[in-house]
Amino acid sequence: MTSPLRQLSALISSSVDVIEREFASQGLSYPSLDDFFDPTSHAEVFARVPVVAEAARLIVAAGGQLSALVHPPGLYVIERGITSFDAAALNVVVVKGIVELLREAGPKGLHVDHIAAKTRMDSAKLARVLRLLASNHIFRETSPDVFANNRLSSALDTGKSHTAHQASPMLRHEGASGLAALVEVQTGEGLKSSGWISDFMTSSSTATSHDIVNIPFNKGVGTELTIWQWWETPGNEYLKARFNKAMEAYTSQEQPEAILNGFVWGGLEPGSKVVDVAGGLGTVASVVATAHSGLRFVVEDRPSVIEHSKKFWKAHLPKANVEFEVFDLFGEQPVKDADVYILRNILHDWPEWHSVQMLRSLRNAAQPATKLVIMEHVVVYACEDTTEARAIPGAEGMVAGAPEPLLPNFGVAAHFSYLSDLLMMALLNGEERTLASFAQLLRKAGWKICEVHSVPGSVFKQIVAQPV
Ligand SMILES: C[S@@+](CC[C@H](N)C(=O)[O-])C[C@H]1O[C@@H](n2cnc3c(N)ncnc32)[C@H](O)[C@@H]1O
Repeated sequence: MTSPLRQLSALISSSVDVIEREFASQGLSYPSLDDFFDPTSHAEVFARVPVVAEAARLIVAAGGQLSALVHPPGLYVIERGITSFDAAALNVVVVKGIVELLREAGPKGLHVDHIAAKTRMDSAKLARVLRLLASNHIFRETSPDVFANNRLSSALDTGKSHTAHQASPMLRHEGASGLAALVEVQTGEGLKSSGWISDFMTSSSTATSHDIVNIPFNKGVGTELTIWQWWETPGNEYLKARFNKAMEAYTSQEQPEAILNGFVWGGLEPGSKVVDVAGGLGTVASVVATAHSGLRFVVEDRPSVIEHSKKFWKAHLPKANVEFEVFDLFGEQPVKDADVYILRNILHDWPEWHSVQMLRSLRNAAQPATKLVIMEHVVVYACEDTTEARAIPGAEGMVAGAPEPLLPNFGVAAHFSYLSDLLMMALLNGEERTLASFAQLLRKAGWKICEVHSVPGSVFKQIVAQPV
């Protein structure tokens, strides 16, 4: 019998063989942690092709399980208990523009005294924050108290000079990938709210709440408003702009063909109408519009967001056939002749009652042939899926199915969906759902799932539903 230790190391070893063989076939080397991150470089692009990404997923899953296996159990659990400090440290770095400052310093980096003087912080405290991150491979400590960017820290680079980054928070994320904006949201509102999850879940007055206020966000940030209302409050303009930018990060992390490869957009007749419901800037529709210029598009969102959306399309796709609609998710759906409604990252923002209301509103406006394409994380059970959802066409690539001895859901390689789930609970009393709970939710609102797609290179699954 091969021990689990040996099985996990064999999985890592065979996956490394795959990656090295694929890279060698291109005359490339896998990017080093010491490189600076350039998402357009041949090696970074190749690191995301499906065969390499799948081998990388196995390595992350097996590496995480191996680490859990060999850690002293007591140490493992107490380390998990204080990981919120990783997020707190990251917040310091993104808010103070340290990645930008270190980019200007070059590969040798900067002494922490210099970083602290430039960012008006205490040098000794800052060294502790940077060392914690460097120990997680974000930054390098090149010699005692000297820190430099590396592949992971430079993924947070907004591309601005440090002076510009600090001078104008409103412009800080303009033209950037949105990753730093997303980390600011996660480690700002997200981290503050996360500390209240336990109270929310255990107090008798909120334990079974389906409300959208009096949730962890309200305690963490100190407001009685929902997060949407709070972002609209005068004085919170930067926080709202930062959130909108953070949503772009999801698109920048995706391979464009991920959106294009699931639902068959090419199967729509020319002139078909695609509605990006609560589309934010309309980034999903913009990817489809780039590949299928014969389709018509509508982007719907709240008034202030629609203004940003118009500017985004004018800058990126000035010739697209697109209209903009101000609408309310819970009011009447204004577009009644849609061929496709897209809902990306929307249902997870709301508890069940609200989700059913918005799905019913779409159902009432839908034609018999209208399709609903939902793009969201699908939470996978940490064991074999024995629910009826297994039988949905396409579900086999979506439910747990990792090779032994890995956890069936790929363990830490699927970590982001479980973390996002709790972030949704903290900020919105929302949730990331399993395929079975999506099926149940849609059924309540008059929709039936007809197919699901799991596209390599995307964290989002696509759930296609039709009216019943
Ligand atoms: C998480 S973002 C997703 C945006 C977009 N679908 C994407 O994936 O990039 C949620 C969107 O819902 C919009 N929203 C929230 N409440 C709304 C409401 N009551 N009516 C219309 N839109 C709303 C927000 O303005 C925001 O753009």
